[in-house]
Amino acid sequence: MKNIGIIGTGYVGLVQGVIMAEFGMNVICMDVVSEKIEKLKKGILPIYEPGLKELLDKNVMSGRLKFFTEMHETIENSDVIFLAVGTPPKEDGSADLQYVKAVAKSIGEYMNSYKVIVNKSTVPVGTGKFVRDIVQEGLDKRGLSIEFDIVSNPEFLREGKAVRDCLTPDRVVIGAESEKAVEIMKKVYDVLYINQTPFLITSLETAEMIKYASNAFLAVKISFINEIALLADKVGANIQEIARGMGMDGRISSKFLHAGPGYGGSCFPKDTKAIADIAHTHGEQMLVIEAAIKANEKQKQKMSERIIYTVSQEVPIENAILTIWGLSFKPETDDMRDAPSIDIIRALVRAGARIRAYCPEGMKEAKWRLKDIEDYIEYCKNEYEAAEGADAIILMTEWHQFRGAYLDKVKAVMKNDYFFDLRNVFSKNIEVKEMFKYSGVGC
Ligand SMILES: NC(=O)C1=CN([C@@H]2O[C@H](COP(=O)(O)OP(=O)(O)OC[C@H]3O[C@@H](n4cnc5c(N)ncnc54)[C@H](O)[C@@H]3O)[C@@H](O)[C@H]2O)C=CC1
Ligand SMILES: O=C(O)[C@H]1O[C@H](OP(=O)(O)OP(=O)(O)OC[C@H]2O[C@@H](n3ccc(=O)[nH]c3=O)[C@H](O)[C@@H]2O)[C@H](O)[C@@H](O)[C@@H]1O
Repeated sequence: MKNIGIIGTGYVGLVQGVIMAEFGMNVICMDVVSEKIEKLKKGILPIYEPGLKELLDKNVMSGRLKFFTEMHETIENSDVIFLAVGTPPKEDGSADLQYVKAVAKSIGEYMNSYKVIVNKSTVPVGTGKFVRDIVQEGLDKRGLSIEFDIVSNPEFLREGKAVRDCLTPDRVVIGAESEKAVEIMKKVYDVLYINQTPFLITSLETAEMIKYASNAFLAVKISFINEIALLADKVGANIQEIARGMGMDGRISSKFLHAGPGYGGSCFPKDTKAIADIAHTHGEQMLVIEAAIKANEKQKQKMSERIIYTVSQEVPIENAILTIWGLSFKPETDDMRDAPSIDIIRALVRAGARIRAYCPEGMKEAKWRLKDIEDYIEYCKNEYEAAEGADAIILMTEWHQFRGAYLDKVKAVMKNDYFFDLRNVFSKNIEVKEMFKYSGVGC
């Protein structure tokens, strides 16, 4: 059995660590943030991810999953080391590789035997080789000659569905330079390999590009349908039926054709900018991806402009109270990184409105991300309290809880009756359309 070390215990590292232990590996999850590791040692999850807690408890109990803060012990005790640290965007959109670099340096300092060093973080093309050079430099300084391999194994999990995505991925991509490393990776993912999950073996560079190209393509698909939704609104067509009709063509597929307030999250915004930056450094321009980035910004702006314009017909916006249902960038996560709610709330507050907000999991993070405008936002204990005295409900994130809300109870506590359904959750609900002054996105 292989011993796995996962460096970086965030959304990706933690879920992968738990799943690899579930697959029968001995796993050490390591992080520099000791509070996170201390919590995990007590069985407390630092993130909200459905289905993770049960598997965490089970694998900690079995002794297959351990949590460390010590880098050298993690490196020394692992045959395969996964890098799952963040690669956040820098000011210019390029990926910040400082955490990857720091880990590579530590591996060079502490490596004691053959290791497979696997990059799970989303990184620009060439990072695999960059990591190899740093590790080699560390070994040279120590006067050691130890063999190692570098692998790129990008991650495709979605937050909120991460456990399922890691247990049953659509594919496993392995970018490697040696047959030995490929065979070891197949053993690491033995359970998936036996279950006939498609494996794609490529070069390091190709694997690194597959990740960016996949995220960029999905982002383009969303920006495309959002633009069509804006036009559908103008011409009186229905975006949901348009998407359905398009999706019936197997070449297009109905997935990722849900119009909304613009894509958010820790990856699409950052990875689209990063691939555009990679192209620039290689003298190319990603025209389609750059257009998708611009369209996404425009989409968020259009949403806030529409809300401000519509509500102003009845109440001066400086006197308006606007309710936000859902703050996280998508349901079933507490992640607020680049959530469209942030830009939209900021625009509404800039226009003079006051906000009452409720989100099942996103409020803790929203409070610090929106700290500078905290005087204009009241965080509420549920969707009903958030609706009290409001002129409009803005359904920002499609949590199931909102689908099941008693809307007569909601309407009873509101001052006005605007309902902006930015996820088209109620677009086919005639009752809702009769109760409220309803508007969806493209329908
Ligand atoms: N969040 C997601 O849904 C997905 C993320 N990715 C990629 O995976 C990577 C990680 O993303 P997340 O897990 O979301 O980030 P995250 O920010 O949740 O986790 C990163 C972790 O690395 C730790 N860390 C930083 N420097 C360290 C060091 N020197 N040693 C040990 N730990 C260190 C941080 O404390 C943090 O806990 C990124 O490149 C991201 O683009 C890929 C697929 C899905
Ligand atoms: O690299 C990553 O981090 C991950 O990024 C996305 O996963 P995630 O960001 O968790 O969430 P998605 O479900 O893809 O949604 C991203 C954003 O697009 C929006 N979206 C998605 C689909 C759609 O049809 N319409 C739409 O507006 C969501 O509301 C959300 O704001 C990808 O789907 C994952 O495959 C990838 O691993």
